[in-house]
Amino acid sequence: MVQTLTISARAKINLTLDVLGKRPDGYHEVAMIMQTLELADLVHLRQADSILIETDNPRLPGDESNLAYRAAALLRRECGVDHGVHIRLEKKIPMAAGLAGGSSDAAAVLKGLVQLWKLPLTPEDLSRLGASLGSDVPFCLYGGTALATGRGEVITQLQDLPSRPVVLAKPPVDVATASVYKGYRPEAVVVHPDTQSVLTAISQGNWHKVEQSLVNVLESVTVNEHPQIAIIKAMMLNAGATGSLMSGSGPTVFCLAENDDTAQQIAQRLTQECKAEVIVTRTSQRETK
Ligand SMILES: C[C@@](CO)(OP(=O)(O)O)[C@H](O)COP(=O)(O)OP(=O)(O)OC[C@H]1O[C@@H](n2ccc(N)nc2=O)[C@H](O)[C@@H]1O
Ligand SMILES: Nc1ncnc2c1ncn2[C@@H]1O[C@H](COP(=O)(O)OP(=O)(O)O)[C@@H](O)[C@H]1O
Repeated sequence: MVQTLTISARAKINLTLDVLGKRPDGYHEVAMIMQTLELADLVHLRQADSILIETDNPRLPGDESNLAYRAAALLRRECGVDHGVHIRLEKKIPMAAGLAGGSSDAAAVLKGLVQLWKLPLTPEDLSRLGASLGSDVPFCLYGGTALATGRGEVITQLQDLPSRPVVLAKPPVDVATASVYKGYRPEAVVVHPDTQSVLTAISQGNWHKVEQSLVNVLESVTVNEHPQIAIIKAMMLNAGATGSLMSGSGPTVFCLAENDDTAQQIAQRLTQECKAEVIVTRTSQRETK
């Protein structure tokens, strides 16, 4: 019987993010092209008598409000089992950053507990349960490249793109997703993404076209509050990036680079010239086909 498991909980970036309208349930209807990264938290699971959580980051809730804890409690309730689990989170993904760290930890716990607790759940069951924890959780369960619609929980998997170097820069501010959506004003948006043409570019494996088409309508809200986001974007492009954008509700800005050397040079310039946490990583492909 499996007693322990370690799962990688990958970060995500949004290659496009469009808001299509406000829904009766208070959420926003979105169309987003999402991409997982190699950057990942490590989620260690061990059989236990109750649900326990331990993290290496003092800023992270170590109680029932942690999304990883909530994922385990949800599965226990839904499947009517009384097993427990000790969850240890090794955080590598910056928090409240627009990189879905919490959602990805929750997705990793859901996947891990299906194995550890031997639960008869299909990927569709897990996706439905994940969506009740957060709109980004279903994407984190699938990974790779995908179109997310609805409030973000309806996932259409896309063809994998070749792996590409990515540089992340997170300015030292935390952004709450709910307040960004609340501050969204359609009339303030200058450009919407051309989602259809990015989908075509992805189907052709054409990174160059994707990089030219990166647009996130939530930038208009977060940049207003944190102008350093626009400065970092410009710096990345000046330093040789092939495309740059804010991820999700921010404040992390990412850029893509032609090769590892250019990515390292961009990271060095950012580290010297701006106040931000800088990480070099790569896009990652789906783990199971
Ligand atoms: C903006 C995005 C883009 O990928 O990511 P992050 O910046 O959080 O990483 C997502 O839409 C975030 O998804 P997630 O972080 O799971 O949000 P949720 O917990 O579902 O929702 C948090 C709050 O954001 C608002 N919300 C979220 C999703 C959506 N489509 N419309 C909304 O209005 C709601 O006010 C909700 O109460
Ligand atoms: N396991 C977790 N990892 C990170 N944040 C978590 C976790 N559980 C709950 N949270 C809370 O969720 C909020 C959003 O975190 P995160 O998922 O990292 O950001 P984002 O939604 O911007 O991608 C944070 O303020 C944090 O307190």
